[in-house]
Amino acid sequence: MAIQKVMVIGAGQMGSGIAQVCAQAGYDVILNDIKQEFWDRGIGVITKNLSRDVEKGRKTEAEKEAVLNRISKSLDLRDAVDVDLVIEAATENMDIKQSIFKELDAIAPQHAILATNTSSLPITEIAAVTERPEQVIGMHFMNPVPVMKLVEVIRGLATTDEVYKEIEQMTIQLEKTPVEVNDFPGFISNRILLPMINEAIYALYEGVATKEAIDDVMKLGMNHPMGPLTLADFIGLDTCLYIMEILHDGLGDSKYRPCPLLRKYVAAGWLGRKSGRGFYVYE
Ligand SMILES: CC(=O)CC(=O)SCCNC(=O)CCNC(=O)[C@H](O)C(C)(C)COP(=O)(O)OP(=O)(O)OC[C@H]1O[C@@H](n2cnc3c(N)ncnc32)[C@H](O)[C@@H]1OP(=O)(O)O
Ligand SMILES: NC(=O)C1=CN([C@@H]2O[C@H](COP(=O)(O)OP(=O)(O)OC[C@H]3O[C@@H](n4cnc5c(N)ncnc54)[C@H](OP(=O)(O)O)[C@@H]3O)[C@@H](O)[C@H]2O)C=CC1
Repeated sequence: MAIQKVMVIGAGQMGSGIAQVCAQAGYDVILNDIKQEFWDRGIGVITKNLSRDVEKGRKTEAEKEAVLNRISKSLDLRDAVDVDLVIEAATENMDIKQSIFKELDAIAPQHAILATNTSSLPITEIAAVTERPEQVIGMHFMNPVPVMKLVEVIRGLATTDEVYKEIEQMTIQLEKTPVEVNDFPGFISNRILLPMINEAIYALYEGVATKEAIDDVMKLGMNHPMGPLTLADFIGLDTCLYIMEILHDGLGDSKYRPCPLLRKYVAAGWLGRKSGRGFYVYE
């Protein structure tokens, strides 16, 4: 069955971007979060992105309105009752994700595919709490979603070929490039990216250089668009820590131990751009 109606769970930086690209591609989108204020923040970001597209002449005002009109509000998972696909983008925590998937499994129609945008958690373990593990899959978008072309597509142990193909096809509809990756902690993107970021934090912690110098080396020396500490702030330091913990626990190698400085910043509530302060301070 063709996908028409999509629920996106979590109106944070990833969920709002995913809702935007789905609505732009013509899907009917229900954007869900637990609180009205988070939903308002998410739709605010989408509106800002679309307004920038209008200013730059990439969209007309009417196209912007049409995209916004395809996104409806939900503060209750029971709204998943008639969707074809759910893309979950809530906080990176196994207990939260498993409880969402368990609930969704009881609500969503039998044919519905349940996808997760997890950046590192095993898809098979999330799928195991449902009665439909063959219809659970990883659909890992990159941040900022409207700009980045990659979607890692990850099958759980039981995911069928049919479900994989449906998600691969939809990713192309969203004007993104699907890349198939096996179900191991951190997949490919974060297995490689996060240890680099963690090492940059160690370099700062050990006083090898200032934060600006570390970022300059990687920007000017390796042509990275953002230095690793700026990128960590952009991803969210809480999400970076969750990913390092999942790599450490899941792969059991001490090379993935999170830097104590990262733990300290998260404990202080310095989560990066989204909280106004991380390695850098934001307005
Ligand atoms: C943690 C995980 O699980 C996986 C991940 O996602 S890891 C993170 C992966 N992402 C990255 O590595 C991003 C690295 N950074 C970059 O690629 C770039 O710095 C960037 C695209 C974010 C910004 O690019 P820039 O050239 O420095 O800035 P800027 O000129 O403002 O933006 C470039 C374009 O992106 C758009 N853009 C920037 N930020 C955006 C956002 N948050 N949302 C939507 N569009 C955005 C801008 O509108 C601009 O578009 P046009 O050129 O068409 O007008
Ligand atoms: N940041 C990044 O660069 C990337 C992140 N990801 C993944 O995407 C997911 C979301 O990350 P990101 O958008 O950055 O995080 P954010 O913290 O920006 O957003 C998460 C949102 O989900 C909400 N939420 C938490 N629990 C629930 C729930 N039970 N039901 C509905 N909504 C809930 C949060 O509310 P509250 O604020 O109250 O907690 C918040 O609004 C994570 O799995 C992350 O690993 C994937 C690719 C890149």
